[in-house]
Amino acid sequence: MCDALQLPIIDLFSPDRFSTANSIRQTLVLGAKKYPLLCIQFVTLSKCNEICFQTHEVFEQACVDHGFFYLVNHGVDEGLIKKVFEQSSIFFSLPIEDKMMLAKKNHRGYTALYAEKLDTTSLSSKGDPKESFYIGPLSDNLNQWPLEEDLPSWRVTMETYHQKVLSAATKLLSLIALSLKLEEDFFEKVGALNEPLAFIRLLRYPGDLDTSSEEICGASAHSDYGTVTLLMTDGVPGLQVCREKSAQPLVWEDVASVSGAFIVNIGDMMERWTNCLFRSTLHRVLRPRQERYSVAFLTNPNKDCIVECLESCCSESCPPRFPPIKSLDYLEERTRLAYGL
Ligand SMILES: O=C(O)CCC(=O)C(=O)O
Ligand SMILES: [Fe+2]
Repeated sequence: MCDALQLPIIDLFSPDRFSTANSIRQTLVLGAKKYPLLCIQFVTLSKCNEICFQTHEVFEQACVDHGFFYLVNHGVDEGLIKKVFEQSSIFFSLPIEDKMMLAKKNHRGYTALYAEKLDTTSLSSKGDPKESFYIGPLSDNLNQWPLEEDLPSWRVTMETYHQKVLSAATKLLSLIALSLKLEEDFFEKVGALNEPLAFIRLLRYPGDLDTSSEEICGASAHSDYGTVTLLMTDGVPGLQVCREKSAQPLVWEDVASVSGAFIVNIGDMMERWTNCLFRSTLHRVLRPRQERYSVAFLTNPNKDCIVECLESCCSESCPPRFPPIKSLDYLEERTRLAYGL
């Protein structure tokens, strides 16, 4: 197996950066011997309203070079994360008829094995061998909930997780704004964070499928559509990134899980905002040998927010590569392509 990518680490709040660095170093040495992480670089948002030179370097690595990084001290409790994985596992183990009662409507609910294909360029007519369940914004009452008698803790667990991860994502976006030399509340001011279209995507990749050997992916190659995605996995390997999407052949590198840390990636709308300065990196999940669970938190701007090239990211010699677009129009187009609607 190849070495994993050495991703930078962004720290949302750490009173003691050195002990955090050491504990992460330890986790990687103990838990993933094949995944050395040589340089650990931190950015902290604790009291920061100004971004220093060193911080810019980390952001350059995180968002410009990789489009992927780890997020630590994010404020989402370990116990809550464990509960989300427990509840997810209980739901996915229900009989298929029960799960199909909550089949996806209004972008929320259950999608069965092979129902969705993340790689819209693939010629295969078959979808990805994974199941998912989507939970969207809490304010519009469109979410579908399993029956309380079947899963009494489900709704409160998922709602709490939605709120907590959204709050971490909001802090992260202010750090990203600062790194782009914008006001800390830039994304709030442009309306992106006013009822953002934020979705939890619970995922289960079965490990025991008897399928043809050509099917190598559990989640086929894709980039995420929104601003940032905060991913938590159960530690079973499989996630890979391709840093050069135009290279032939594509080169895939493993991303190791760091216990308790979110793996964050930049999405396509952030790439549009920054005129491709920040990278929305192609990624995929290999078909795992053993069952694998993950939880992606996909953040998208408010439906009416106009995503347009930032002034600081274009010039006469580097004009905007994309026209302004309304967030919802962009999402609808991408979803239509993904689901063949
Ligand atoms: O399951 C994973 O590790 C990644 C999932 C993913 O890329 C997604 O849901 O967009
Ligand atoms: Fe993704």
